[in-house]
Amino acid sequence: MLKVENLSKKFGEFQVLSNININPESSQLYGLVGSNGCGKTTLLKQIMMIYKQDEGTIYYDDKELKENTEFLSDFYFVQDSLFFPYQSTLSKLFAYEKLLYKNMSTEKFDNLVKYFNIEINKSLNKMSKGQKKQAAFVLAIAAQPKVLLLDEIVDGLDAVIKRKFWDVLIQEVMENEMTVIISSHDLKELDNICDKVGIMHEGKILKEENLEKMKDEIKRVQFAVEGEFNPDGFKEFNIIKSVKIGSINICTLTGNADEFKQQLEKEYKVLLFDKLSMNLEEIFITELGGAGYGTEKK
Ligand SMILES: Nc1ncnc2c1ncn2[C@@H]1O[C@H](COP(=O)(O)OP(=O)(O)OP(=O)(O)O)[C@@H](O)[C@H]1O
Repeated sequence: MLKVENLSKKFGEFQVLSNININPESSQLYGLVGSNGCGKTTLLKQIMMIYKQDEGTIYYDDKELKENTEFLSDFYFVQDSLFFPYQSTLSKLFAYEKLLYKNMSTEKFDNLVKYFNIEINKSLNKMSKGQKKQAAFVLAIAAQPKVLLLDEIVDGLDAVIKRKFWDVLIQEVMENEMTVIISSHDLKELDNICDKVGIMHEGKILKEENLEKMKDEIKRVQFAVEGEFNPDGFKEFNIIKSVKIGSINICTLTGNADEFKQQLEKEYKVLLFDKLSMNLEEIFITELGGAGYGTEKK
Protein backbone atom coordinates (compact mmCIF):
# COMPACT_ATOMS: atom_id res chain seq x y z
CA MET A 1 0.00 0.00 0.00
CA LEU A 2 1.17 3.51 -0.82
CA LYS A 3 1.19 6.24 1.81
CA VAL A 4 2.50 9.79 1.58
CA GLU A 5 3.18 11.48 4.89
CA ASN A 6 3.92 15.15 5.53
CA LEU A 7 5.55 15.62 2.14
CA SER A 8 6.88 19.09 1.35
CA LYS A 9 8.84 20.33 -1.64
CA LYS A 10 10.37 23.62 -2.69
CA PHE A 11 11.55 24.75 -6.12
CA GLY A 12 14.13 27.34 -5.03
CA GLU A 13 12.17 29.64 -2.72
CA PHE A 14 8.79 28.51 -4.10
CA GLN A 15 6.96 26.11 -1.79
CA VAL A 16 5.21 23.85 -4.30
CA LEU A 17 4.02 21.11 -1.89
CA SER A 18 3.22 21.68 1.79
CA ASN A 19 2.70 18.88 4.24
CA ILE A 20 0.93 16.50 1.86
CA ASN A 21 -0.74 13.41 3.33
CA ILE A 22 -2.45 10.96 1.02
CA ASN A 23 -3.53 7.35 1.50
CA PRO A 24 -4.42 5.64 -1.77
CA GLU A 25 -5.51 2.04 -1.28
CA SER A 26 -4.92 -1.10 -3.30
CA SER A 27 -7.76 -2.29 -5.58
CA GLN A 28 -8.99 1.28 -5.64
CA LEU A 29 -8.95 4.28 -7.93
CA TYR A 30 -7.73 7.44 -6.24
CA GLY A 31 -8.69 10.71 -7.92
CA LEU A 32 -6.21 13.55 -7.47
CA VAL A 33 -8.00 16.77 -8.34
CA GLY A 34 -7.07 20.39 -7.88
CA SER A 35 -6.71 23.89 -9.21
CA ASN A 36 -4.30 24.61 -12.06
CA GLY A 37 -0.72 24.69 -10.83
CA CYS A 38 -1.60 23.31 -7.37
CA GLY A 39 1.13 20.67 -7.59
CA LYS A 40 -0.55 17.45 -8.79
CA THR A 41 2.14 16.61 -11.37
CA THR A 42 4.88 17.52 -8.91
CA LEU A 43 3.35 15.18 -6.31
CA LEU A 44 3.20 12.29 -8.81
CA LYS A 45 6.80 12.96 -9.88
CA GLN A 46 7.80 13.08 -6.24
CA ILE A 47 6.22 9.65 -5.65
CA MET A 48 8.24 8.34 -8.62
CA MET A 49 11.34 9.93 -7.01
CA ILE A 50 11.98 11.97 -10.15
CA TYR A 51 12.57 14.96 -7.87
CA LYS A 52 14.69 14.99 -4.75
CA GLN A 53 12.50 14.93 -1.69
CA ASP A 54 12.80 17.82 0.78
CA GLU A 55 10.69 16.75 3.74
CA GLY A 56 8.28 13.95 4.56
CA THR A 57 8.08 10.24 3.85
CA ILE A 58 6.63 8.05 1.12
CA TYR A 59 5.89 4.50 2.25
CA TYR A 60 5.19 1.47 0.14
CA ASP A 61 4.09 -1.65 2.04
CA ASP A 62 5.10 0.14 5.27
CA LYS A 63 8.68 0.61 4.07
CA GLU A 64 10.24 3.93 3.17
CA LEU A 65 10.40 4.19 -0.63
CA LYS A 66 13.57 6.32 -0.50
CA GLU A 67 15.42 3.49 1.25
CA ASN A 68 13.86 0.76 -0.94
CA THR A 69 13.95 2.13 -4.46
CA GLU A 70 13.68 -1.40 -5.91
CA PHE A 71 9.92 -1.06 -5.26
CA LEU A 72 9.83 1.50 -8.06
CA SER A 73 10.14 -1.32 -10.60
CA ASP A 74 6.52 -2.12 -9.66
CA PHE A 75 5.44 1.50 -10.26
CA TYR A 76 4.42 2.86 -13.67
CA PHE A 77 3.95 6.56 -14.40
CA VAL A 78 2.15 7.91 -17.48
CA GLN A 79 3.06 11.58 -17.73
CA ASP A 80 0.77 14.30 -18.98
CA SER A 81 3.28 15.46 -21.58
CA LEU A 82 4.31 12.42 -23.59
CA PHE A 83 7.68 12.49 -25.33
CA PHE A 84 8.79 9.48 -27.33
CA PRO A 85 12.26 8.80 -28.76
CA TYR A 86 12.76 9.79 -32.42
CA GLN A 87 11.16 7.28 -34.85
CA SER A 88 9.90 5.08 -32.03
CA THR A 89 6.81 2.98 -32.58
CA LEU A 90 4.58 1.22 -30.06
CA SER A 91 6.01 -2.16 -31.04
CA LYS A 92 9.62 -0.93 -30.54
CA LEU A 93 8.73 0.68 -27.22
CA PHE A 94 7.01 -2.49 -26.06
CA ALA A 95 10.13 -4.57 -26.87
CA TYR A 96 12.24 -2.07 -24.92
CA GLU A 97 9.90 -1.88 -21.91
CA LYS A 98 9.64 -5.68 -21.80
CA LEU A 99 13.27 -5.61 -20.70
CA LEU A 100 12.49 -3.03 -17.99
CA TYR A 101 9.27 -4.36 -16.47
CA LYS A 102 9.37 -7.95 -15.25
CA ASN A 103 5.59 -8.41 -15.51
CA MET A 104 5.17 -6.95 -19.01
CA SER A 105 2.64 -9.22 -20.69
CA THR A 106 2.74 -9.86 -24.44
CA GLU A 107 -0.76 -11.34 -24.33
CA LYS A 108 -2.21 -8.29 -22.59
CA PHE A 109 -0.36 -5.97 -24.97
CA ASP A 110 -1.70 -7.79 -28.05
CA ASN A 111 -5.27 -7.79 -26.71
CA LEU A 112 -5.18 -4.10 -25.82
CA VAL A 113 -3.67 -3.11 -29.18
CA LYS A 114 -6.61 -4.86 -30.85
CA TYR A 115 -9.16 -3.40 -28.40
CA PHE A 116 -7.95 0.17 -28.95
CA ASN A 117 -7.16 -0.49 -32.63
CA ILE A 118 -3.69 1.07 -32.48
CA GLU A 119 -1.17 0.94 -35.33
CA ILE A 120 1.87 -0.52 -33.59
CA ASN A 121 4.31 0.30 -36.41
CA LYS A 122 3.34 3.93 -36.86
CA SER A 123 5.78 6.56 -35.56
CA LEU A 124 4.46 7.60 -32.12
CA ASN A 125 5.49 11.18 -32.77
CA LYS A 126 3.15 11.27 -35.80
CA MET A 127 0.17 10.18 -33.71
CA SER A 128 -2.49 12.54 -32.40
CA LYS A 129 -2.53 13.53 -28.71
CA GLY A 130 -5.35 11.06 -27.98
CA GLN A 131 -3.65 8.24 -29.92
CA LYS A 132 -0.40 8.84 -27.99
CA LYS A 133 -2.33 8.65 -24.71
CA GLN A 134 -3.92 5.36 -25.76
CA ALA A 135 -0.51 3.94 -26.73
CA ALA A 136 0.98 5.00 -23.38
CA PHE A 137 -1.98 3.50 -21.54
CA VAL A 138 -1.66 0.17 -23.37
CA LEU A 139 1.99 -0.08 -22.29
CA ALA A 140 1.10 0.88 -18.71
CA ILE A 141 -1.56 -1.83 -18.40
CA ALA A 142 0.54 -4.46 -20.17
CA ALA A 143 3.34 -3.75 -17.64
CA GLN A 144 0.97 -4.93 -14.85
CA PRO A 145 2.37 -2.57 -12.22
CA LYS A 146 1.33 -2.63 -8.56
CA VAL A 147 1.12 1.17 -8.51
CA LEU A 148 -0.08 3.07 -11.55
CA LEU A 149 0.12 6.86 -11.69
CA LEU A 150 -1.83 8.47 -14.51
CA ASP A 151 -1.40 12.20 -15.04
CA GLU A 152 -4.34 13.70 -16.95
CA ILE A 153 -4.65 10.65 -19.15
CA VAL A 154 -8.32 11.04 -20.09
CA ASP A 155 -7.88 14.64 -21.23
CA GLY A 156 -7.93 14.52 -25.04
CA LEU A 157 -9.70 11.16 -25.34
CA ASP A 158 -13.01 11.00 -27.18
CA ALA A 159 -16.10 9.68 -25.36
CA VAL A 160 -15.95 6.20 -26.92
CA ILE A 161 -12.27 5.70 -26.12
CA LYS A 162 -12.82 7.10 -22.62
CA ARG A 163 -15.45 4.44 -21.99
CA LYS A 164 -13.05 1.71 -23.24
CA PHE A 165 -10.27 3.18 -21.12
CA TRP A 166 -12.36 3.10 -17.92
CA ASP A 167 -13.57 -0.44 -18.64
CA VAL A 168 -10.00 -1.70 -18.97
CA LEU A 169 -8.74 0.27 -15.96
CA ILE A 170 -11.52 -0.84 -13.61
CA GLN A 171 -11.10 -4.47 -14.60
CA GLU A 172 -7.33 -4.30 -14.02
CA VAL A 173 -7.72 -2.58 -10.65
CA MET A 174 -10.11 -5.26 -9.45
CA GLU A 175 -8.24 -8.26 -10.87
CA ASN A 176 -4.67 -7.23 -10.05
CA GLU A 177 -5.21 -5.28 -6.79
CA MET A 178 -3.48 -2.32 -8.34
CA THR A 179 -3.24 1.05 -6.61
CA VAL A 180 -4.12 3.74 -9.13
CA ILE A 181 -3.77 7.49 -8.71
CA ILE A 182 -5.33 9.42 -11.54
CA SER A 183 -5.06 13.18 -11.79
CA SER A 184 -7.62 14.95 -13.94
CA HIS A 185 -9.65 18.11 -14.40
CA ASP A 186 -12.48 16.01 -15.82
CA LEU A 187 -14.45 15.78 -12.58
CA LYS A 188 -17.56 14.40 -14.25
CA GLU A 189 -15.57 11.37 -15.41
CA LEU A 190 -13.87 10.84 -12.05
CA ASP A 191 -17.17 11.16 -10.20
CA ASN A 192 -18.49 7.89 -11.56
CA ILE A 193 -15.27 6.02 -11.12
CA CYS A 194 -13.14 6.97 -8.09
CA ASP A 195 -13.30 5.33 -4.69
CA LYS A 196 -11.29 7.99 -2.88
CA VAL A 197 -10.49 11.57 -3.79
CA GLY A 198 -7.81 14.04 -2.72
CA ILE A 199 -8.61 17.71 -3.39
CA MET A 200 -5.52 19.92 -3.74
CA HIS A 201 -5.04 23.65 -3.78
CA GLU A 202 -1.83 25.69 -3.60
CA GLY A 203 0.35 22.73 -2.71
CA LYS A 204 -1.89 21.43 0.07
CA ILE A 205 -4.47 18.67 0.37
CA LEU A 206 -7.68 20.43 1.38
CA LYS A 207 -9.59 17.21 1.82
CA GLU A 208 -9.04 13.50 1.34
CA GLU A 209 -11.95 11.15 1.72
CA ASN A 210 -13.84 8.24 0.31
CA LEU A 211 -15.98 9.86 -2.37
CA GLU A 212 -19.28 8.49 -1.05
CA LYS A 213 -18.40 9.74 2.45
CA MET A 214 -17.47 13.14 1.01
CA LYS A 215 -20.91 13.28 -0.60
CA ASP A 216 -22.55 12.36 2.72
CA GLU A 217 -20.65 15.09 4.54
CA ILE A 218 -21.47 18.04 2.29
CA LYS A 219 -25.13 18.44 1.48
CA ARG A 220 -27.27 20.92 -0.31
CA VAL A 221 -30.82 21.68 0.73
CA GLN A 222 -33.35 23.82 -1.06
CA PHE A 223 -36.41 25.18 0.64
CA ALA A 224 -39.02 27.91 0.69
CA VAL A 225 -40.38 29.39 3.91
CA GLU A 226 -42.93 32.03 4.78
CA GLY A 227 -41.02 35.22 5.53
CA GLU A 228 -37.31 35.87 5.07
CA PHE A 229 -34.90 33.02 5.99
CA ASN A 230 -32.07 34.20 8.23
CA PRO A 231 -29.10 31.77 8.32
CA ASP A 232 -27.72 33.40 11.51
CA GLY A 233 -29.95 31.22 13.69
CA PHE A 234 -28.62 28.05 12.02
CA LYS A 235 -24.88 28.35 12.75
CA GLU A 236 -24.71 24.90 14.37
CA PHE A 237 -25.41 23.35 10.94
CA ASN A 238 -22.27 24.93 9.53
CA ILE A 239 -23.77 26.57 6.46
CA ILE A 240 -20.92 27.05 3.97
CA LYS A 241 -23.02 28.94 1.45
CA SER A 242 -26.55 30.32 1.37
CA VAL A 243 -28.15 31.82 -1.73
CA LYS A 244 -31.67 32.81 -2.61
CA ILE A 245 -33.08 32.42 -6.11
CA GLY A 246 -36.58 33.87 -6.30
CA SER A 247 -38.39 32.45 -3.30
CA ILE A 248 -36.12 29.38 -3.05
CA ASN A 249 -33.23 29.30 -0.56
CA ILE A 250 -30.32 27.01 -1.37
CA CYS A 251 -27.92 26.17 1.46
CA THR A 252 -24.74 24.11 1.33
CA LEU A 253 -23.96 22.72 4.76
CA THR A 254 -21.92 20.10 6.59
CA GLY A 255 -24.36 19.70 9.48
CA ASN A 256 -27.19 17.17 9.61
CA ALA A 257 -29.75 18.00 6.89
CA ASP A 258 -32.65 16.23 8.65
CA GLU A 259 -32.02 18.13 11.89
CA PHE A 260 -31.71 21.32 9.84
CA LYS A 261 -35.18 20.64 8.44
CA GLN A 262 -36.60 20.03 11.95
CA GLN A 263 -35.09 23.31 13.19
CA LEU A 264 -36.42 25.11 10.12
CA GLU A 265 -39.93 23.78 10.80
CA LYS A 266 -39.73 25.05 14.39
CA GLU A 267 -38.88 28.57 13.29
CA TYR A 268 -40.71 28.99 9.98
CA LYS A 269 -43.68 27.76 8.08
CA VAL A 270 -41.90 25.53 5.53
CA LEU A 271 -43.55 25.55 2.12
CA LEU A 272 -41.06 23.27 0.35
CA PHE A 273 -37.97 21.29 1.36
CA ASP A 274 -35.67 19.09 -0.74
CA LYS A 275 -32.30 17.46 -0.12
CA LEU A 276 -30.10 17.64 -3.22
CA SER A 277 -27.18 15.34 -3.88
CA MET A 278 -23.82 16.96 -4.59
CA ASN A 279 -21.55 15.72 -7.33
CA LEU A 280 -17.75 15.80 -7.25
CA GLU A 281 -17.61 18.99 -9.30
CA GLU A 282 -19.90 20.80 -6.83
CA ILE A 283 -17.92 19.50 -3.85
CA PHE A 284 -14.70 20.64 -5.56
CA ILE A 285 -16.06 24.15 -6.20
CA THR A 286 -17.36 24.36 -2.62
CA GLU A 287 -14.03 23.26 -1.13
CA LEU A 288 -11.97 25.59 -3.32
CA GLY A 289 -14.41 28.43 -2.70
CA GLY A 290 -13.87 27.82 1.04
CA ALA A 291 -10.13 28.19 0.40
CA GLY A 292 -10.76 31.55 -1.30
CA TYR A 293 -10.23 30.29 -4.87
CA GLY A 294 -12.36 31.90 -7.55
CA THR A 295 -13.95 34.36 -5.16
CA GLU A 296 -11.94 37.41 -6.30
CA LYS A 297 -14.13 40.34 -7.34
CA LYS A 298 -13.74 41.93 -10.79
N1 LIG B 1 10.66 22.21 -12.44
C1 LIG B 1 10.02 23.25 -11.90
N2 LIG B 1 10.68 24.32 -11.42
C2 LIG B 1 10.03 25.36 -10.86
N3 LIG B 1 8.68 25.43 -10.70
C3 LIG B 1 7.98 24.39 -11.16
C4 LIG B 1 8.59 23.24 -11.78
N4 LIG B 1 7.61 22.37 -12.12
C5 LIG B 1 6.44 22.93 -11.75
N5 LIG B 1 6.67 24.14 -11.17
C6 LIG B 1 5.64 25.02 -10.59
O1 LIG B 1 5.04 24.27 -9.53
C7 LIG B 1 3.64 24.52 -9.49
C8 LIG B 1 2.91 23.21 -9.58
O2 LIG B 1 3.05 22.68 -10.89
P1 LIG B 1 2.40 21.29 -11.31
O3 LIG B 1 2.75 21.05 -12.72
O4 LIG B 1 2.79 20.26 -10.31
O5 LIG B 1 0.85 21.64 -11.14
P2 LIG B 1 -0.46 20.85 -11.61
O6 LIG B 1 -1.34 20.79 -10.43
O7 LIG B 1 -0.07 19.55 -12.22
O8 LIG B 1 -1.04 21.86 -12.68
P3 LIG B 1 -2.08 21.70 -13.90
O9 LIG B 1 -3.35 21.17 -13.32
O10 LIG B 1 -2.23 23.09 -14.39
O11 LIG B 1 -1.47 20.76 -14.90
C9 LIG B 1 3.33 25.51 -10.61
O12 LIG B 1 3.29 26.81 -10.07
C10 LIG B 1 4.51 25.36 -11.55
O13 LIG B 1 4.77 26.56 -12.22
